[in-house]
Amino acid sequence: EVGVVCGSGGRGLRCFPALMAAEPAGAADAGRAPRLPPRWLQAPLLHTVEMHTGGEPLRVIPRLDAAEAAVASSGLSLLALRRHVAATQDHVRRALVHEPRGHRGMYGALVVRGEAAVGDADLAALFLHGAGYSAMCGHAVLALGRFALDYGLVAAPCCPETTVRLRCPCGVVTAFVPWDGRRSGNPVRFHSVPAFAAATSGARDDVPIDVPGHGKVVVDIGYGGTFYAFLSAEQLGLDVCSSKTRDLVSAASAVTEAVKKQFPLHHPESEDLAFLYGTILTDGKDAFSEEPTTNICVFADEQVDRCPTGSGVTARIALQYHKGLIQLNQSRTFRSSTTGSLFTGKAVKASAWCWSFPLARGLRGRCCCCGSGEGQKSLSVPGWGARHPQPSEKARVRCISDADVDKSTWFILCVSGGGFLFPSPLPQVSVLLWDILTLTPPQEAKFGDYNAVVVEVSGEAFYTGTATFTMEEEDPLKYGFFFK
Ligand SMILES: O=C(O)[C@H]1NCC[C@@H]1O
Repeated sequence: EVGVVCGSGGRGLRCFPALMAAEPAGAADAGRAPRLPPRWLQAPLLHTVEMHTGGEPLRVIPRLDAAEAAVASSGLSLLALRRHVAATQDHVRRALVHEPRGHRGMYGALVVRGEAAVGDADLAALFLHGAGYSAMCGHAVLALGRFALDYGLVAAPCCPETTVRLRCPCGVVTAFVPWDGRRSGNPVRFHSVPAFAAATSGARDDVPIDVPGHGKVVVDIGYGGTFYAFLSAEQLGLDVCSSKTRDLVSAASAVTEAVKKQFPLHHPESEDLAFLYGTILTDGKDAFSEEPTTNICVFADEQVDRCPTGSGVTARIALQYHKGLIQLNQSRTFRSSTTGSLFTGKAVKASAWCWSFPLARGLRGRCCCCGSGEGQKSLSVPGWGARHPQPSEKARVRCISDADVDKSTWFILCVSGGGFLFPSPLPQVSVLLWDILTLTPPQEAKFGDYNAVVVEVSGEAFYTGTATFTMEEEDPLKYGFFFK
């Protein structure tokens, strides 16, 4: 029922249980490599690549037949696939993330192939944790950037750095990975989906939260591919550097529960993304400094991140930028209080933009012209003619993710009842519109009602090995157990 998966030598290799039983892995050098034990032949044989980023584990599942089949037959989007895998393949997550094969801090990434899921990215991935499936995971993106190169998922890698586009449930994230022609290296950087402040303390829209057992606290809520609540540990009578992890975890979890009840979240693109993933307790050092700021992220069901949390750094940078505490391209260093590992983060640019105009008569819906938000040049677009849209014709301006931008190859420009349909590289369209509308390239852009920025996060990811897992039919715990 579970596809047999195997990543090997740069390409996915399908291994069949019966074959594996006849010739177990390691048979060639049986003196040195352990043979697979006798097992239930119908059991899935699960091959993984083991990595960590700043101490946070990543168990990479290079392929899963059932997920690929669902993508191939139904053309599911990644968010839809996430729901499908949760409903039909959850035993794979439990088997690999929970004990005895995993542990309370285990994290996984399921690499998904197939045109519908991957689109024009290099790979797609679902993120797995102890309690379910996330929308974004920065530490996994840093590790998967390396994995994609070393396992041959990028068609034409270039030296000294290769751009790897990863489709995540929250959208496409771009990783920049050192590549020497033979193997990937560190540090890896990634550019997030648009990140924004959903609520900030110290502003008129202060969010006071009543946390049972702790009283009233004030939180920031930020989005970095997923939502987090942020507050200084001090507000809970704790110190993020010296308090016991168990105390930090229970306080952070109480905040998560309280915020979930008291602050409804909204995501401009999908309600599937409107959930609070966890709470990040900080040392309160949000004002710019060359010194690292320390935090601990408690996410999902009381799971503790060992690294500084890539998506959390993304959200925290967006909050700091939004509050005017840091400037564009000003780097901050973030330290995990659990391992001392470091990530850096900075706001690098405005998000992509999209100008939408009412469609011409006879066409339905809206049309939009999208751009990346960088630079201004004069360009001519065939068929544009002399009729340019006036700023007053702008129906709405919203920020969209790179994913949306890159999906469209055709753009319809509609002006005062007329329209042009042409294929065009996006930056050209956006530049042209800037010229026409005399808009200044923004440093932040609207994403729904939010001002958003693109954040760059940098960190180091390493391989720790590979593993092959199996199970016995009569094992009552064959699909793992969640240790509470
Ligand atoms: O780095 C991150 O974004 C993740 N690490 C575990 C929890 C988050 O998904």
